Amino acid sequence: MAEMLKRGSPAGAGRGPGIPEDVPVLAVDGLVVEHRNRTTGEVFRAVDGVCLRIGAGESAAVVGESGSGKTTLAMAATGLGPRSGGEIELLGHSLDAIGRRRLRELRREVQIVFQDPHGSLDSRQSVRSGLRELRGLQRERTAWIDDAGLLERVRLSPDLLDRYPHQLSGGQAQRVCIARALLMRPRLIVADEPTSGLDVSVQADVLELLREVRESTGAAMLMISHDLAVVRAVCDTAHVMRHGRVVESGPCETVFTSPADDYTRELLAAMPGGRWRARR
Ligand SMILES: Nc1ncnc2c1ncn2[C@@H]1O[C@H](COP(=O)(O)OP(=O)(O)OP(=O)(O)O)[C@@H](O)[C@H]1O
Repeated sequence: MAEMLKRGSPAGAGRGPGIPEDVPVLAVDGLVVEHRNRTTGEVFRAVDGVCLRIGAGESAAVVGESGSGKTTLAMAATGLGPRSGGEIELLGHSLDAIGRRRLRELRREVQIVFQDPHGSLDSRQSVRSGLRELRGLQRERTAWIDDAGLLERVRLSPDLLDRYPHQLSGGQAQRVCIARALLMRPRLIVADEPTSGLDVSVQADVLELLREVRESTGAAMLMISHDLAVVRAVCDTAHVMRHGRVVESGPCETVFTSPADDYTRELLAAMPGGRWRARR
């Protein structure tokens, strides 16, 4: 499968021209996102001074319980969500120092795979017409592969091209979402709980696909998950988030086997079956 993915690799994916190897795909410094309650005027910090670096080809996870700020962080860090403070560099470009046009171009380097694949797809469009629309927005960028080849890359039959989202299973729909992301040749794939809406039986396949897509294209990945098993299967590094702050960061092996923070230990202990017992 990895070979199949490598064939017809998206030219220009990975580092791309003019971007040195040592420039992080994403560098976030002191990121703050605040929400103001319109009724009380109270300010709530969903993200509170987070620093994060994702290198070329790296697969990083943000883990933490529901409401800890993972999605808010990912959206703000990639320039797709609001930011109240801090600095962000995407592929070496400060988001504060570039114009709107460059910002639009840079945003195309980031593709997001969401938790609910059916919610991400337009119910009125067949797979083929959805792809046609994407291609219309970015002709040159998407010309590297045809629709049938693209579907093959995510292990779907081209027969599905004329189906509508409601005619796809959850796993198939998520593969279509991954195909749509892949088509845009991103340098960074943000995967927000990409398997938690899927049947257990297809979760592993979708994760494996994401891993293969990442490896074959050289794209970096920012995975958001509350499921440490998922993170450990796919990611190199983990950032543990609690109440808007990153309380621990490091290689997955270290974070999951020798956690330095009490909260990480709690997360590990709460895992079903206590699969990874933390060393104390
Ligand atoms: N637009 C908003 N206005 C006010 N509060 C918000 C807004 N968006 C998010 N929040 C709050 O910010 C906090 C972080 O939310 P976020 O969705 O980033 O957490 P999460 O870790 O991704 O959670 P989950 O795993 O449940 O998606 C939550 O308390 C949420 O209620």
